[in-house]
Amino acid sequence: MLHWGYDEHNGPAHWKEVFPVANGDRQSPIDIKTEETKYDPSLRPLNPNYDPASAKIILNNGHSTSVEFDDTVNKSVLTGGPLSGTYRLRQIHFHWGSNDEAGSEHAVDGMKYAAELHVVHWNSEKYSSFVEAARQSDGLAVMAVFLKIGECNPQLKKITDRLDTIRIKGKRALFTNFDPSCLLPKSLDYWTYFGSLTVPPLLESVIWIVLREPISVCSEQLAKFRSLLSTAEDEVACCLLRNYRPPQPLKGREVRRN
Ligand SMILES: CC[C@H](CNC(=O)c1ccc(S(N)(=O)=O)cc1)c1ccc2[nH]ccc2c1
Ligand SMILES: [Zn+2]
Repeated sequence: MLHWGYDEHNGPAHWKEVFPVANGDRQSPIDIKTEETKYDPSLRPLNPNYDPASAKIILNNGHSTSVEFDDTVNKSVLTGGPLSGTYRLRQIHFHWGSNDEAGSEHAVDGMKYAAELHVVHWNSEKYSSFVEAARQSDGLAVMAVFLKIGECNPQLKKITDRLDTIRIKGKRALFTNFDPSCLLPKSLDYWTYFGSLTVPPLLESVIWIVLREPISVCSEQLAKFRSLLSTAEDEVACCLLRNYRPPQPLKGREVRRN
C-alpha cells in the first residue's frame, strides 16, 4: 500500500497491512449502543477554556481540513469531564462522507450523522509534546461533536468560507481570532470511552469524549468540504469525498455517560 487514504486501494480495510494496531483492543471509532452505556456519578462537567488568540492556521493535509492552534503554552485547555489534569488544545478537524446520509465516524445505535468535528488535545501536565503524548495511554483527549443536516451553521461558515483558498493538499492560510467553543452545542453532556486515533498511526492513546447533542450543518456547507482535494499541485486532482473510518469492535470496553 502506498500512502494511506480512503480509496479502494489504500482505505481503512488496508491500514492493518502497515499499522497492525488497526486490529488492537481499543480502536476508534465505535458504534455507541446507548442502552449499554453506564451512568458514572464521578464524571464531572466538561470545562473547555479556549483563547481565540491561540488559533494560527487553517490547513488541508490531504485527508482532512484542520485549524491548528499554538500549543506551546497552556492558553487553550480542556479540563473536567473524565480527565484528570489539563489537556492542551492542538487542532480541530472534520470527517465527512460522499453524501449527507453518512460521514460521521462514531455512530449512535447504528445511526450515523452527516459529519463529525474532532477537537484534539494532549496531556501537557504529564508530557512535553503532542507527539510524546500521542504514544501514551492517557496522552490525548479528543472531543467529538456530531454535525446533523439542517440549518446552515453561521459559526461553521467561518471555516467553510475559507476552504476555497486551501483546496490543494498541503495548502495553508492564516486563521486567527477563532474560539472553537463557538462550534459546541448548548449541552456538553457526553459519552466517554478509551480509544485510538481514527487515522494512521491509529495510536491507542485517546480518551474519547463524544457530545450527545449534535450541531447543525447544511448541505451547501458539507459540499464545500467535499470539494477539497486529497492531491497536491503536481498530481491529478482527486476530491476528498469521504474521510471516515467505519466503527471498530468494542472488545469489552465500557462506554460511560455523565
Ligand atoms: C501522532 C500522529 C500525529 C498525526 N495525527 C494526528 O495528529 C491525529 C490527531 C487526531 C486524530 S482523530 N481523527 O483520532 O481525532 C487523528 C490523527 C503526528 C503528529 C506529528 C508528527 N511528527 C512526526 C510524526 C507525527 C505524527
Ligand atoms: Zn478525527
